[in-house]
Amino acid sequence: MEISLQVTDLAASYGPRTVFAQVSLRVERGEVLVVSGANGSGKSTFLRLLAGLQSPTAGSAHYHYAGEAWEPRSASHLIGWVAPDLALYRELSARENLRFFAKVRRVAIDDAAIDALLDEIGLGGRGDDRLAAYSSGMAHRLRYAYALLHRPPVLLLDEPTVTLDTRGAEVVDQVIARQRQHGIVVVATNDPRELRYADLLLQFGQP
Ligand SMILES: Nc1ncnc2c1ncn2[C@@H]1O[C@H](COP(=O)(O)OP(=O)(O)OP(=O)(O)O)[C@@H](O)[C@H]1O
Repeated sequence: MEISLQVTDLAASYGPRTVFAQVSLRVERGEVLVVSGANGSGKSTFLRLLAGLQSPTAGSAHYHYAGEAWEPRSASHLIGWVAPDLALYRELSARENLRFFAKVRRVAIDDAAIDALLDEIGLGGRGDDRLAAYSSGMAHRLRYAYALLHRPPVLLLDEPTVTLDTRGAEVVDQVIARQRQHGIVVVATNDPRELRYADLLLQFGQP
């Protein structure tokens, strides 16, 4: 299925402070856009606009999928979102967290598919442990399973490898490589090692 992202003259402000303005770009299926810049330069804000979690001050972003144009705020079925502040339920197991989020997303997923997802992110065999017993890196891996539940054509990754060890970073490499085969990825990062993912680079200036 075709998927692309068109951003036109996008701007974001908080009160009188403009974070960025006049950002225009296009991301096609199979491409990774990396958004780079200093702390406070607007990377997370840009990603939140693409996720439809907040509205731009000017300009627009649209996904084109299956012959239709979708604004981010009505495109949650197209988007998988990973960010360090994405809350998971500590009192539930990994499997229960995924079942809960699948229900919220109205995705039908059975135990075998959950096991496959947990294997994919290197948490095979740990699905019945409560999140309270997970390390921060393990919890961050689980955010990838959450993002991939509905196999979305768009993955938005804010600080993708924060708290992850070498093996966790390899899992992210694999997730991005697989996503390239059928969709698009946008990565927000200030880790120079993650520039290697970029087919396209959006560089924000000093805040
Ligand atoms: N909810 C908010 N209200 C007011 N200002 C905000 C809000 N969120 C972000 N900002 C401001 O917008 C600017 C960009 O913030 P943003 O979080 O997008 O930057 P970032 O590049 O992701 O930073 P970091 O690398 O630290 O994650 C900063 O000056 C920040 O203080």
